[in-house]
Order: sequence, then structure tokens, then C-alpha cells
Amino acid sequence: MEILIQVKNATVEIDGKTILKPISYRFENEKVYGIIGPNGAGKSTLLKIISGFLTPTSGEIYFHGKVLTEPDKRIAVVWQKPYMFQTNVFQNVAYGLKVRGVPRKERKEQVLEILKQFQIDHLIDQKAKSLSGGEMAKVAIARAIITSPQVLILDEPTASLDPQNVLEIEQLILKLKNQFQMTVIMVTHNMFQAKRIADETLFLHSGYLIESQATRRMFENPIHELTKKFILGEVHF
Ligand SMILES: Nc1ncnc2c1ncn2[C@@H]1O[C@H](COP(=O)(O)OP(=O)(O)OP(=O)(O)O)[C@@H](O)[C@H]1O
Repeated sequence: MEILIQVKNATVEIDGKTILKPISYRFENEKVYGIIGPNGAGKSTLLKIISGFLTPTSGEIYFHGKVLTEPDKRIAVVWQKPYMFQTNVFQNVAYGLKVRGVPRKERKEQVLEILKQFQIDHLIDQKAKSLSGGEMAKVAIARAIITSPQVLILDEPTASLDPQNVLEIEQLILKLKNQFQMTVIMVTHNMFQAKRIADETLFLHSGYLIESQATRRMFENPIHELTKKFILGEVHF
């Protein structure tokens, strides 16, 4: 397995407060990673440093063996509550192609192809602001992957979606791994979601990476007492 992103002794301090304690981890290609943990554990902060949006206070993030100092177009991110441009679905999804100067005809073809893959091609002319939560989540992911990144980072991709939409987004994430050979790193509040689709799970608590394991092992046989408690629902937020 190829190592895509390596976190080496990375810490984050903001206003004198340590938000991430030294973390080391390797993200490999073509895997789904689930990051779980209670509120304030540092999950979103970890996403910010591995996507180059925040520089660690100490330690380094390597992407393909080179220190990552700024966002890289090969790493796409969908933040919580993604912002939709006040245009239609086509223009939202085509945005990344437009800024790269892809001609309109090709843009149309590529957007249509991806919307078909996501089974939302019927929405192409609809105003993005008028979409349902589930549709918006799909459009946000389509917009993020239109430029074929290697890594897709998702912060709570299914927060506040109904079970049917949760299932559809989960299927889509697996498709990105299996058919598009992408690595997906997602923060989820729902540990059962990690259990369903993540190959590897990371458990964060109070800024510490408490445990990281193959997902099945983590859920069947957690090593750390805190992980056990969290999985059993005994760590309260
Ligand atoms: N820019 C900031 N300035 C000050 N404190 C911050 C900042 N960003 C994060 N924090 C603090 O760092 C801690 C970790 O935040 P983070 O958002 O990474 O946690 P999280 O695990 O994603 O939480 P949640 O599940 O609530 O989204 C929290 O206590 C938060 O208040």
C-alpha cells in the first residue's frame, strides 16, 4: 500500500491551548478512514492539518513524501454544511473545471457523467439553494471530486440526513474508493457509520489519538479503556 498522507508528531496549539497532542499516523491509498470521538476531541482540527488548511504548531504533514504547507488540489475537502453557490447544480459542480480552464463542452460532459454516477443528473438545471439536504450533500461531493483528487476529506458528510440519504451517501463513499480508487477520510459522529464503511478507524479524545485500528478489530476488540467506553456509549459528550 502506498502512503499518501503522513502525520508526523503533529500538534496544534491555539491561543496557548493545545488542541491536538502529538499525533503520528499514515493514511494509505484506496482506503476509507473514519475519525470518531466526542465533541471537542480535535477531529475537525486533524482534518484541517491533513488538508493543508492549518499548519501544525510542531511536527509535519507529508503528502506523497513532501511537506504539505498549503491546500493541494489533489486533496479535496467538503466541510460541514457546505456552501452552495447561488446558481444551478451544473455551475456548482463545474466550478473546479471552470477555474482550470476546461472548455464548456467538456465541462458539460464531465458534470453530466458524475451526476449520473451519483444518480442526480435530473437535478442539473435546478437551483442549488433549493435542493434537499441529501441532494445538497451529493452535489457538494460531486463538486469536490470533479477534478479527480486522490483524497477526499469529509467533515460529517451525513449530519442531519435521514437514514435513506445516509445509506446513499455511504454507498457513494464506497464507490469513490472502489471505482475511483480514492482515499476517503471522514469525520463522523456516528460510530456505526465508521463500522459500516471505514477500513480503518481513528478514535480521538481530548486532542489525543487514543487508538487507531482496522475498523473491525477496533469495534470487536478495542485496546484502550476509553475506546471501549466510547463504543459502549459510556463516554458522554
Ligand atoms: N480556532 C480556534 N480557536 C480556539 N479554539 C479552537 C479553535 N478551533 C478549535 N478550537 C477548540 O479545539 C477543540 C477541538 O475542536 P475540533 O473542532 O477540532 O473538535 P471536534 O472533535 O471536531 O469537535 P465537534 O465534534 O464538536 O465538531 C475544541 O475545544 C475547540 O473549541
